[in-house]
Amino acid sequence: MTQASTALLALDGISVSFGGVKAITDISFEVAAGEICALIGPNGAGKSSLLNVINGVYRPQHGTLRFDGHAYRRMDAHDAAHRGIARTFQNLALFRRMSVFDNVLAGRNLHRRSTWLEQTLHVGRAARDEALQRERAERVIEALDLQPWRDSVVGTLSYGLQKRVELARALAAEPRLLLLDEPMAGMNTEEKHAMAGYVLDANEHLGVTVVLIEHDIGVVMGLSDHVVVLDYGKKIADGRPNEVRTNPDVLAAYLGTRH
Ligand SMILES: Nc1ncnc2c1ncn2[C@@H]1O[C@H](COP(=O)(O)OP(=O)(O)OP(=O)(O)O)[C@@H](O)[C@H]1O
Repeated sequence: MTQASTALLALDGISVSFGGVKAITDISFEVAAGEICALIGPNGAGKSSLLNVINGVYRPQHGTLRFDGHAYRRMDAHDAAHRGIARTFQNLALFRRMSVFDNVLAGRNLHRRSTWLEQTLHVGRAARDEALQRERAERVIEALDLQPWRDSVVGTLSYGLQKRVELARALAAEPRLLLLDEPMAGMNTEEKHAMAGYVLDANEHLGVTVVLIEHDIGVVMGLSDHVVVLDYGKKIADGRPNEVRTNPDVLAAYLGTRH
């Protein structure tokens, strides 16, 4: 278990329900700064709901969340972005009619120093600021090998490439914590391998802490430092990949013999 002093993120007794449906029940775990933590579990286990709690989309009825030393009863979605939490979505949330470059540039919006009025009138700090943001966006595009598609309209790209653009947009925000909801879903083996490489690069070279949801256990075991397993909204295991892999509760949940 991660030491509290090094935890970037800590969830303590988080519960979320929708009407009578309990999506998450009393979940606690910590994510150390600099680690890659995988959230795994069968469909409907509560994984996406948990990401939605971390970035403030869902309000937990119980529990607290600690991020970067500050405790929250609930995270505000706007604050989450400003505090350095970026997110990608299971079903892609890109601007489909815009170019790859403009999508990645949108990830820089939080870092703009000029006001909306200065940007509209192209006065004051706007020109300098725009040049800086564009340069940063270009760097992310290069880092994720997206130059061949820089000017392509996102909606025309393959699903795998769109997933990579979404990762690029999230990284353009320079997050401290990156939440990835099934970043490799729908990809072939080669694409998954490439995506895992980009996530590892961001983690190793940019120091980004990652929490990701992934169904491919091979990918999870190869990529993560820490695995949290959910089943029916409850945490059933939490540890290093090798510990979790042999946990009888985890095997039972995946083989469907627990319920
Ligand atoms: N906004 C919502 N309104 C009502 N019920 C919800 C909502 N979000 C999630 N749920 C319910 O909470 C439970 C957990 O769903 P969640 O999407 O978090 O699971 P998951 O582990 O991410 O599943 P999957 O792997 O299929 O994406 C499910 O029963 C789901 O129907």
